[in-house]
Amino acid sequence: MPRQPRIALLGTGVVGSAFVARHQRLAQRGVALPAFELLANSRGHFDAAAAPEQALRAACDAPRDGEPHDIDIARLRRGDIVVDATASDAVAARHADWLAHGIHVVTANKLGNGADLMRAQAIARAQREGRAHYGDSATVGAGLPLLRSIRELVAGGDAIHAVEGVLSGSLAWLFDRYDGMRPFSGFVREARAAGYTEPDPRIDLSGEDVRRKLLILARAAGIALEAHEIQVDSLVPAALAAAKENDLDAALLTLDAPLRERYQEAYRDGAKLRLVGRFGAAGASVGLRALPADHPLCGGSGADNRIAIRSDRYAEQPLIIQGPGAGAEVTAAALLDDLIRIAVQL
Ligand SMILES: NC(=O)C1=CN([C@@H]2O[C@H](COP(=O)(O)OP(=O)(O)OC[C@H]3O[C@@H](n4cnc5c(N)ncnc54)[C@H](OP(=O)(O)O)[C@@H]3O)[C@@H](O)[C@H]2O)C=CC1
Ligand SMILES: N[C@@H](CC=O)C(=O)O
Repeated sequence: MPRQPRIALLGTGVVGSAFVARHQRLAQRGVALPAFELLANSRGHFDAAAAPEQALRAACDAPRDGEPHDIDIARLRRGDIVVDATASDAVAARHADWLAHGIHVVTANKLGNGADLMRAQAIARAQREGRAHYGDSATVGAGLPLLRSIRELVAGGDAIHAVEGVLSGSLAWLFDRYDGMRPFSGFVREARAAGYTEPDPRIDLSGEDVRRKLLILARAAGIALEAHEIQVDSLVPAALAAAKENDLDAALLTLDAPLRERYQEAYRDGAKLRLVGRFGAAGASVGLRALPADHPLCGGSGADNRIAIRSDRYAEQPLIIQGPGAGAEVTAAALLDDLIRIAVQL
């Protein structure tokens, strides 16, 4: 009889905790799911086979004592599943190795397919070598059917001409809320507390998060885009970029004056601010744009992403995908969707 796969969850923060909670809810409803073997965070490893929620509490309460703990998943075997809910480059650097050893990887961490092209290519090769699956639905649009649609269009013979849209849930939320009166920095704190931003919100504000998402989408479309080919206009002033983690909160204040100015200028023209990412024949870019209020990319609210895909069949009228593009619940659901898809194929 084939052995049941087991889960190693890396990352017990906003997304990792929501993953455990949803796993437990689905299991109680009788959904067939692989069981947990272990949880890990930067502080250590925690046995989760008997009581995952207890293990999560122990992981979240563990003391911080210096350097991040080394990930050790030697207990896992071929057919098991690593769930990466970290934002760690060191963890993403190991995806290909795990896949090559037949361990499936499900990830919310964009630094697998959204970093160096060579790393993304190694991940693709390792899936074939190890006959292992890579679930990355959560990395773009927090699981919106975006990557899936692009892959299905390509599999159906379409070339992807262009992708353009609002791909940052946190920046969508910020510009939906910001009224030019209250300080922008206060809204950034709220977005962080709501779990929409990256662990370091500068990754969102600098456009880096959207750059990673464009790389993932372009590569899914068969375009070998490199990070340096995307022109990114950052919203982060130099003092904020240079701030140490302990000074980050105070340094957010440096956002207030420049963004008030951008807002007022747009307001005078009857326009709305949106952080727009795009790639296509005219190149690839990420930047803040002032768009007419009735522009298609101004639709949606809250943390909604709104993306237009142009391909052979959608050349005149693009395919539009819209919905919540950030948040612990939708992201955890996307991770579990991938995990269930993999488990039923085993
Ligand atoms: N929030 C959202 O809406 C979405 C998030 N994502 C992605 O999900 C990922 C997680 O985000 P989020 O949960 O908000 O982040 P958090 O900061 O809340 O959690 C990150 C977790 O990763 C752990 N970690 C960091 N480094 C390591 C390491 N080397 N080894 C093991 N664990 C490590 C941290 O450990 P410790 O607890 O010890 O600090 C922490 O538990 C990110 O990659 C993000 O881009 C994707 C889509 C949407
Ligand atoms: N920080 C990200 C979360 C999802 O990827 C965002 O704001 O979109």
